[in-house]
Amino acid sequence: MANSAQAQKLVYLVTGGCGFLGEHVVRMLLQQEPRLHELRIFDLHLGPWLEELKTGPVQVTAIQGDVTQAHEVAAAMAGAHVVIHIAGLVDVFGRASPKTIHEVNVQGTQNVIEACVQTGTQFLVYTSSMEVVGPNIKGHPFYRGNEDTPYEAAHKHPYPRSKALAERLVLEANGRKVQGGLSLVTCALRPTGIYGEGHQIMRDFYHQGLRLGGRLFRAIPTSVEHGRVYVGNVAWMHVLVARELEPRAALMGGQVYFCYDKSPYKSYEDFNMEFLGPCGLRLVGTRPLLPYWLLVLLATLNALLQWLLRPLLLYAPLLNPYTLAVANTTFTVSTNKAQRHFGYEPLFSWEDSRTRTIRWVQALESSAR
Ligand SMILES: NC(=O)c1ccc[n+]([C@@H]2O[C@H](COP(=O)([O-])OP(=O)(O)OC[C@H]3O[C@@H](n4cnc5c(N)ncnc54)[C@H](O)[C@@H]3O)[C@@H](O)[C@H]2O)c1
Ligand SMILES: C[C@@H](CO)CCC[C@@H](C)[C@H]1CC[C@H]2[C@@H]3[C@H](O)C=C4C[C@@H](O)CC[C@]4(C)[C@H]3CC[C@]12C
Repeated sequence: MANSAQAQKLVYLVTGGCGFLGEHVVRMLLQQEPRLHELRIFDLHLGPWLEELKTGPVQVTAIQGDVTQAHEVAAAMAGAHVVIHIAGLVDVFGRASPKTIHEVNVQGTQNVIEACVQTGTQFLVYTSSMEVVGPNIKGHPFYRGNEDTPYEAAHKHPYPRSKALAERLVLEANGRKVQGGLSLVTCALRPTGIYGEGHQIMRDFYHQGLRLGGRLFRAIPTSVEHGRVYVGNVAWMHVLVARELEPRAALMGGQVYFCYDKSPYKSYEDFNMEFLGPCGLRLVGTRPLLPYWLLVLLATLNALLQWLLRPLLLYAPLLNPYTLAVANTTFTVSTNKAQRHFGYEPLFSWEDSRTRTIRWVQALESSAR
């Protein structure tokens, strides 16, 4: 992005651009980045909705590819100014093997870094996760913490372990010389639990509620706070970081930022009810209906069944010892680092985020009929 003629004609590459967050980032870039000339969307599975984007003023290039294949990543990146690396295997349910999770999340990220170096792409934004910090399996609360809050991050599960390793690779790559002699500038964004239009787990809870006659049953105490952030604000943070990495390289290079907005602090289930409630579901119980020890037993049983059935079929329910521990441990963020470093303010208020998400759930309802 060295000279001013080029500066008005930027080429961005978004990996994982067809996923839940990726689609929002792609659409946000097209709306909010006037200097964009070409937007490359690299994903294992391309969405049909990409077609509608191809008629606009920005050249939209869809690239079906796999981040674990170094040559595919390098070919997609050639000539790009900025890469937003979102692609990842998000699996806390035991659907994929630990080896596959590592290959996609860690090796895939290493391939992205090497491709930057090889092709001279100077700016890399990585979508990390709150899970690189916690919650840890000891159940230590992280209450309104920030990027500097000390916390015992002990990663046993393949997903958080892979995100932590990948984040470290990205941060360590900051300052590496890329083709042409300039220095790579990297940073990592750590969303808490993202919600909004397209959120698969919200869809799962909604359908589960419908199957149970419009009811969901409380399993988590109301006192356990779980950090959530609206997908539109996470996307906006990506767009801003990608834009500001060049002018603020010295400040932002090698930094991590939690993604935050004005979403209220609540338990995972109470928060979901902000959307599912207006769509006709009810959360039964003011306290968990089952004692915690019984939930632990059920979660362990699910893990055992998954292991026993693996040769025959994939059994991957929402409840397992890891998801239970995450849902049952307070993990909330309170920080203004993104505001201080690159002027971030949420683009969507809580009311907007809520309304948009409710409308999306309502649309699921009508399409289910
Ligand atoms: N959903 C959340 O709550 C959340 C929270 C924090 C961080 N994140 C991170 O955000 C990123 C996106 O998450 P998401 O919820 O949108 O997930 P998602 O599964 O909807 O999107 C991931 C995308 O990556 C693509 N992908 C997977 N493997 C690939 C490969 N080998 N090569 C190329 N593309 C590949 C998928 O096809 C998909 O389109 C992930 O890196 C995840 O770790 C998500
Ligand atoms: C015990 C159940 C009773 O209703 C509730 C289980 C809920 C869990 C399935 C989810 C609770 C917390 C979620 C995770 C969290 O929001 C943050 C995440 C980080 C991100 O990088 C990937 C997704 C996730 C791990 C998310 C997954 C689902 C939960 C464990």
